Amino acid sequence: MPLLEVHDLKTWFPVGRGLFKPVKYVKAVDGVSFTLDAGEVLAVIGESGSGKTTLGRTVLRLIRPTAGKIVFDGKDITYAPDASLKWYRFSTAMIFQDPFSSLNPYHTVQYILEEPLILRKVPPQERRELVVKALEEVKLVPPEDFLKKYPHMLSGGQRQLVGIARALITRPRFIVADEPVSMLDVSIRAEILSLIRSLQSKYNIAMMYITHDIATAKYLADKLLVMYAGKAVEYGPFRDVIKEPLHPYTQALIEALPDPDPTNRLKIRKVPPGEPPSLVNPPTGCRFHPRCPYMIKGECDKEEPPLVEVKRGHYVACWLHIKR
Ligand SMILES: Nc1ncnc2c1ncn2[C@@H]1O[C@H](COP(=O)(O)OP(=O)(O)OP(=O)(O)O)[C@@H](O)[C@H]1O
Repeated sequence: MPLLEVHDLKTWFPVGRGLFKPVKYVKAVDGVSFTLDAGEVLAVIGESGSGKTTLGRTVLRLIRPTAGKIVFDGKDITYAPDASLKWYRFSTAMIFQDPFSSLNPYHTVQYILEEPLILRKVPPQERRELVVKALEEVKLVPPEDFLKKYPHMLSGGQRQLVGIARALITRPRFIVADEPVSMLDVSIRAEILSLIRSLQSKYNIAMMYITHDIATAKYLADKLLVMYAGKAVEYGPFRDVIKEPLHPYTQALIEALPDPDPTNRLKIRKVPPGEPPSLVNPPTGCRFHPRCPYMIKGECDKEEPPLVEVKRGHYVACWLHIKR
């Protein structure tokens, strides 16, 4: 049984609600399915506004889903009331994109790291030991140099390391890392991603890694989910999708360099021309059809392609690959 199962998840935000106005919805997540085993890493990629953050926050149940199903450790938590979700909150954590706003500026590093342990009623002596160990694990050493510091006294990279230490100090079983390095200096990104990878692997933590940059996913990902306008357009084992991307959108994201190591093809990335569509009134049929070089008139613009398994574990939502 997978640790996490997500079935046809939808998160729609009502907009423009007025007395005489019909309710419209931003369909930020509009039918996404995937599974994650313990310790597995799923990279979620897609352009800005494709619904990645909303997906991550919904799966953590920080946002209430509109439809679909989320099952964690065999328990259906889709619509569970917040009051009954304490165990889920204690099993999960998030690493945020912005290390400058995600840490409370009035708290010391020691308190920032201790707080989740206090909530879990860990005794003071044990808390102190765990905090020191957490700092050592993210290489903020010697820990004594950091305990009494406030976030503004740290560099961006150091702050993100504190954010990582805080997310992992309670040994969650599942974390969402939302663009954890995109605001950091390019020179330290790979190092921080490797550190996240080694800690999640050491503690067997399942992870959803959200990024718009497919090249960074190769440091971590076992599986890849490609999102376009709220939809999962391709999903499968990371190497299989990179080696043989099937959806024209995925193909456009991955430059097909003739390199024997498929992960090296990720260095150059083309973005398909055109604008992502409106999530309030998405195009009929396949949402990518207005930008797709292989669009079949009368088919792709009429009917929405379902996500189907075309090779073992490799799914795509594209009429070019679905036998009728
Ligand atoms: N609370 C909300 N109310 C209304 N619309 C929202 C809300 N949150 C997100 N959206 C909209 O949902 C869509 C998806 O946003 P989301 O942040 O999930 O995308 P993303 O892929 O994570 O983008 P980025 O890479 O820029 O963070 C966007 O059009 C956004 O404006």
